[in-house]
Amino acid sequence: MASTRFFSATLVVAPLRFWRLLLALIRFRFVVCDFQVYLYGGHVTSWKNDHAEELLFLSSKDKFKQFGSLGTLDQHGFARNRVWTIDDSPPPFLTNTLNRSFVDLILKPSEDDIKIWPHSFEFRLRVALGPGGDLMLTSRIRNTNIDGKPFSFTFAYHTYFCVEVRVEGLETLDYLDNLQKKERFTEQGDALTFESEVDKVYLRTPTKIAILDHEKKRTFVLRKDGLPDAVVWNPWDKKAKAISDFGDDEYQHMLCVEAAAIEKPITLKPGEEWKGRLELSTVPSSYCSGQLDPRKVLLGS
Ligand SMILES: O=P(O)(O)OC[C@H]1O[C@@H](O)[C@H](O)[C@@H](O)[C@@H]1O
Repeated sequence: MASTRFFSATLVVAPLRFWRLLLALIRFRFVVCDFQVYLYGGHVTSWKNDHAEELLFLSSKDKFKQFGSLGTLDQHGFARNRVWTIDDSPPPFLTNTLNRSFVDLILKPSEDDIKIWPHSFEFRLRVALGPGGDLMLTSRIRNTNIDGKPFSFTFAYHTYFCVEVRVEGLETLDYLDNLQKKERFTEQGDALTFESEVDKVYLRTPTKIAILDHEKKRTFVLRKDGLPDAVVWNPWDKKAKAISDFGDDEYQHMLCVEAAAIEKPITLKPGEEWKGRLELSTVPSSYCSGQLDPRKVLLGS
């Protein structure tokens, strides 16, 4: 069976004029940090710290639409373009849910969905806020086919961060360059900095990746589980202008880093479930000889 870019439970750009498209909005507050989730696409459209600063990038032009397609499926699958529902009784999580605010969403295929992807599934997404303001995303995908057939998929959390950046933790790794026919290269240098369009799938990445924001002296720390790869994407100036739902200059203030499972698609037999977890937190960046010091981020707990 061909693998698909089917599931893309996401943190994606969302419109400011959301009220028109909004089918439901859930807002959670925990201490003074909060997040927002839309039932449309299961999108997390806001994550704020205890200073009420927005940590996710949100394009002012986004229309909740995609700009590409792959075969009969949307470029990143259809899950992001469907209305999810609240899951009132999700199967238990092994992780401790004390001291957390969370919401559980579920997506099941409609008859029309089955026409374009002939499989039955349950896709559960828990979005949780930890006591320290960390944002945790847990996806669980179960094959509920009754015809005995397995299915395969690739997966990515499309997390857009509000940053002026440098990325630590991916240097020296192999990656597939989407801008060069998915050819495989090895990253050089001691960190990633950006001066042009980038669209790379880093392979077998560490469970922890740091995104350093020079401007705000803040570091995002991504911790992931079940998601071996990491996509790094910035459209830069020319592509930004060509994307209808992206502001011309917004590429300067964002970076999309996606915890993903792409190189090796996940295959589930009927009854089997896959889990992919992403935890986002921020820490103050530290300086060492004028450089942001990745060791304090990556080697810290
Ligand atoms: O805006 P989206 O749909 O989240 O996609 C952004 C980028 O996501 C990456 O995964 C792709 O490799 C890029 O090609 C793509 O442009």
